[in-house]
Amino acid sequence: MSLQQRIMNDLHTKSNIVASTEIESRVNFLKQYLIQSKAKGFVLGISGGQDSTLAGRLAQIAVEELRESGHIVKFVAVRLPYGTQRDEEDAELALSFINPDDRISFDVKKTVDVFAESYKTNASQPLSDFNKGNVKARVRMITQYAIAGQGNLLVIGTDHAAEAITGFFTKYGDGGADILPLAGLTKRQGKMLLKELGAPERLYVKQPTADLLDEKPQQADETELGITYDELDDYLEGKAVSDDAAKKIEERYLQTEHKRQLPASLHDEWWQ
Ligand SMILES: Nc1ncnc2c1ncn2[C@@H]1O[C@H](COP(=O)(O)OP(=O)(O)OC[C@H]2O[C@@H]([n+]3cccc(C(=O)O)c3)[C@H](O)[C@@H]2O)[C@@H](O)[C@H]1O
Ligand SMILES: Nc1ncnc2c1ncn2[C@@H]1O[C@H](COP(=O)(O)OP(=O)(O)OP(=O)(O)O)[C@@H](O)[C@H]1O
Ligand SMILES: [Mg+2]
Repeated sequence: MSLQQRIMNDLHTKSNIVASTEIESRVNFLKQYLIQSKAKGFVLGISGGQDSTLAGRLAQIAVEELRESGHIVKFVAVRLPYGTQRDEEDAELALSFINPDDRISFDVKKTVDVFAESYKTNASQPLSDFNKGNVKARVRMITQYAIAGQGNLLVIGTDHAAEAITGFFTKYGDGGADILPLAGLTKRQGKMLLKELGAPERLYVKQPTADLLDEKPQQADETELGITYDELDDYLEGKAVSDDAAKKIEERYLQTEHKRQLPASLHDEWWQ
């Protein structure tokens, strides 16, 4: 089996999807898992980007359907800007589209900045802009788990195949979650689902950004990765990509296996 085929199997990608069928199966998954868990709903950070818009809307649909059959459940959308976010208008647009039961807003700046200052003092060196970015992602995770703990909710993660393949998420930051409704989707398949759901086009044609750096706000994921989402999606959908792109993708996949596994122990074989 080729490495491309193995990766497609591991990440459960499909070459072709029907958007309405994918929406139904992912909403059903959220509903069934929530009932089984006995939790009271979901919480998710809404950034104004494509992935949280999609996962948030699916969560809201799921809880509305469960309420129709008598369950007392809700979806809490949480804004987690670091100070003033450049695409705040998109975050507001995403919230209008999702129409969540509850909204909370937390500015993570104070917490992150106090931590960065404390790091500088205690470790006698400044935290790099890159590592501070990962602290932002982890403070967002802490906030979502605090809300989940208070309300007996589950934390939704927005990881999908085009991020999982390169490990392009912060370990135990945005990678720390309870349930992944977008697993297996490529970035363009996520756009298809948003279109089918009637989302404002602006929210899925915009440049994907982790937006974690002070020094490079709104930096495009594709710039940091040196790989385009079209290349990642083509690879994940079983299409041919250039040798150069395949090499970069496969190297990153193999290097980031630790992000797709539980912490390594001597009983595991995946790392050997
Ligand atoms: N082989 C190995 N086995 C077990 N653990 C290993 C390991 N190699 C590193 N590690 C651990 O992993 C750590 C590095 O991983 P991590 O802390 O995640 O850091 P890292 O992967 O270096 O950085 C996170 C990346 O994800 C991107 N990101 C983050 C958040 C959101 C998005 C987005 O798409 O929006 C993107 C971000 O731009 C950056 O490129 C190391 O410090 C080490 O602790
Ligand atoms: N400013 C923010 N406010 C709230 N949540 C955020 C913020 N930034 C990141 N997150 C959370 O972290 C997740 C990972 O970020 P990521 O950039 O991969 O997704 P996105 O912003 O939803 O979509 P895109 O990849 O298209 O930018 C988001 O889906 C969201 O849940
Ligand atoms: Mg983003």
